[in-house]
Amino acid sequence: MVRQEKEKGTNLLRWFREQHGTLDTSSMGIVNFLGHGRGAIALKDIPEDYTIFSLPRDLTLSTRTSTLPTLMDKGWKEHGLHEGWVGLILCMMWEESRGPESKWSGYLAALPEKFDTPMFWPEDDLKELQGTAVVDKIGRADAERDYREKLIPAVKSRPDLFPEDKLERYFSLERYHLNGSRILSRSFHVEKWKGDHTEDQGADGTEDDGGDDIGMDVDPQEPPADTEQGGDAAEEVEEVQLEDDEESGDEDREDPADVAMVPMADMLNARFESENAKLFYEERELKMVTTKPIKAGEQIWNTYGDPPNSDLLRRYGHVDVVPLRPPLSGMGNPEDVVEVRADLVVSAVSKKVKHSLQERVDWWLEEAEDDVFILRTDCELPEELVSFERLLLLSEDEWTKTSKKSKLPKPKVDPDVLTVAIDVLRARLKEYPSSIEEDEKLLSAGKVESLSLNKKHAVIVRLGEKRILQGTLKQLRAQVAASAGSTKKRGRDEEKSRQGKKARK
Ligand SMILES: C[S@@+](CC[C@H](N)C(=O)[O-])C[C@H]1O[C@@H](n2cnc3c(N)ncnc32)[C@H](O)[C@@H]1O
Repeated sequence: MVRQEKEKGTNLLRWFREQHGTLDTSSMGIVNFLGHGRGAIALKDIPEDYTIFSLPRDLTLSTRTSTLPTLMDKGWKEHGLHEGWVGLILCMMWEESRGPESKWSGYLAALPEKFDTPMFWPEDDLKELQGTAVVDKIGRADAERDYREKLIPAVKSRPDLFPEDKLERYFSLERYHLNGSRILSRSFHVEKWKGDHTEDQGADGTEDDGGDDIGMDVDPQEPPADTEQGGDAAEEVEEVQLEDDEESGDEDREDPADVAMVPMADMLNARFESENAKLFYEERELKMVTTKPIKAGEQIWNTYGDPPNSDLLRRYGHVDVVPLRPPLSGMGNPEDVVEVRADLVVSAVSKKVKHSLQERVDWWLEEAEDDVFILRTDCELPEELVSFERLLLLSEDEWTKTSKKSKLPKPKVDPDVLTVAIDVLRARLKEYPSSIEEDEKLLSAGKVESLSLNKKHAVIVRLGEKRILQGTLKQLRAQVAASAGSTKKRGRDEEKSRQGKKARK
């Protein structure tokens, strides 16, 4: 197995050079890192701002560079292949089916054939993720609908491009999911060079729309004026990634033609805040450039935008476990989040008030558009959640005034807000199948070794989320105690002053 992987790596390097990629083999090697699969290693000290490898833009594999969309002509759009990821998946399947005739044969042969992502988990393992932000986002059903309704009819319509004897091997549902996962875990966002207006407009001659924003981002080295720039780009990608669902691509955020497989760049692993290299684009080529000095023997890390473990697991099949920052302690992912649905808040408030909440909820959805609140490892109550609670708690008179103003209530915390928030978070904790203590036990030395990789990942994801809930609850209870303390003190002060006044009389 290890020898096979090594061979794959050597073949990839050879192919890369044959296709006019340049790689400084005295600086970077590809090796297996325990638990990370293959990755890039510095073979000598590398200074900052050093180009480790570069590749021509046409070596990236996308619906812009594959000839399939042009060959399919009008059929490309007629079958809806210009929207979402299905077009790129089909290009990858088709290129693979062409064997050595495909320009990317050496690259495709080096891609993984197996994934540890929940998309491929058995039902029993998926149950372990109950309550986490993973479950509803796997998107298997949507992906399979695209396969049945777009890809299969497209393939059947062109036996000249997709011969019958290749269908089972290269165009099966299994290969479809595999290629979808390759895109999910390895693709980059590569925009057209905006300065060059002579480039193709894509198969149909128009700008495409639709598709998920995915993958790692590429920074323009010398950004044209109208191109979004910078080291923050990965963060932007991450935000929209929270809602994507694999392969279906119906969230219409980025031009699907910008989604590209980038040979060699996708050999780099990533770990929380460890980035020391990043991909930049220029007019004709993409370059992997160091962003820090790297010592010989160290891993060369890209960034995947430091997503929470729920997203890391769903997209890449691994999790980050590093020291947490106060108020949390122990190990986990500092970028973890917990999603709290608005209906939990509605249900908690409805136990405390008599007025109807439906009109307020509808108004909120119209004005704020947020029906999920995000808690982070700082364990602060999100302002939107506070504002939503206050809206639901308003008296009828206050609500009448607020509804006319089209202005959300100020996120001011008061004792009622605190008690509702506590009820909400306690209800949220109950959505997981196990307690914090049980999970900690499962991950303890002596026990963790007997967990399967899937189960271990599931426990790490759900425990990370539960710790945020627990930490936030702790802060809320401290605030309740402090406000009760200050109310008592105020009461005592008022009593004293009353008695003082009486004595003076
Ligand atoms: C862009 S590829 C990197 C190359 C990949 N390791 C390979 O062998 O081809 C992303 C995949 O690498 C693995 N990976 C990346 N960073 C990792 C990490 N910090 N821990 C474990 N696996 C990691 C995951 O399997 C992920 O889906």
